Amino acid sequence: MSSFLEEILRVKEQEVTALPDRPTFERNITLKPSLRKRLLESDHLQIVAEFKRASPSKGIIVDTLLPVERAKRYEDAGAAAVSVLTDQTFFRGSLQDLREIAESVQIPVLRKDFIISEKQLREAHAAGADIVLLIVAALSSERLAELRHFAAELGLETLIEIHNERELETALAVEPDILGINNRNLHTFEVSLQTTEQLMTQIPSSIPVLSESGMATPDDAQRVAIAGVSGLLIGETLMRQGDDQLPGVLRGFQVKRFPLVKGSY
Ligand SMILES: O=P(O)(O)OC[C@@H](O)[C@@H](O)c1c[nH]c2ccccc12
Repeated sequence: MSSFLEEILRVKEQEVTALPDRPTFERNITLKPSLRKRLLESDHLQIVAEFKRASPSKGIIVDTLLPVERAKRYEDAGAAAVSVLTDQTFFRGSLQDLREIAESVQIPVLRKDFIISEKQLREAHAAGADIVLLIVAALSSERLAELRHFAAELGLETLIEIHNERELETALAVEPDILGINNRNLHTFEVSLQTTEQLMTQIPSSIPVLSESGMATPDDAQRVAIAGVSGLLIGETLMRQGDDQLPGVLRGFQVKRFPLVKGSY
């Protein structure tokens, strides 16, 4: 039986074949501040807040929010970056969402998709992304290295996503700007914060790490903060908050980092 990830990648291959070699539009915004730098320097967990209407594991999460409005609220509430799901088939996102958001906020924007081709990186750059996700489980180590280097040539930071020790080794070999530990297994959709706790023991402290998926309460943040991460990538929990609750909820996740970075006492 094929996994969810394999199914998504099959569809993605077809979509990418249909893409033009070069995007038909041009980047019209300047580069935003570096998320990597913010993660390295901060003494509290930094939040990457995701715009996510739906997912294959949850179905529709919310389909009434407007991307620009919500992204501005994330920014006002203190998010360090906005992650925008651009996959249409499985997540009901679009590159247009990303373009509009990138034009409206000052914080960096992450293109969240299943990137397998240079075409998608050129497109991400043209649409205004500052950071791109590369998923180790979706790529051979050769393709990962090629895409990582092409992203750097375009001036894009890379968030390299892993889920186990074997993937961690592959990721470290390409010197990620930021490592993402996905607590969700993309083959089965099971979520466990233990994934972050276990992998953090193997990661050099010089690399900024985001713990991704399944963050529901400040206790979850505290747990992965103790494991040593620099930030969190949160989708569903933030998407489900009303405008009034959002700032308080987001603040609740910004717990102190461990070990406390120098000068934060
Ligand atoms: O909604 P959550 O459980 O907070 O998860 C957000 C984010 O981590 C998740 O959307 C994600 C992590 N890695 C991915 C790769 C592809 C698509 C989606 C993802």
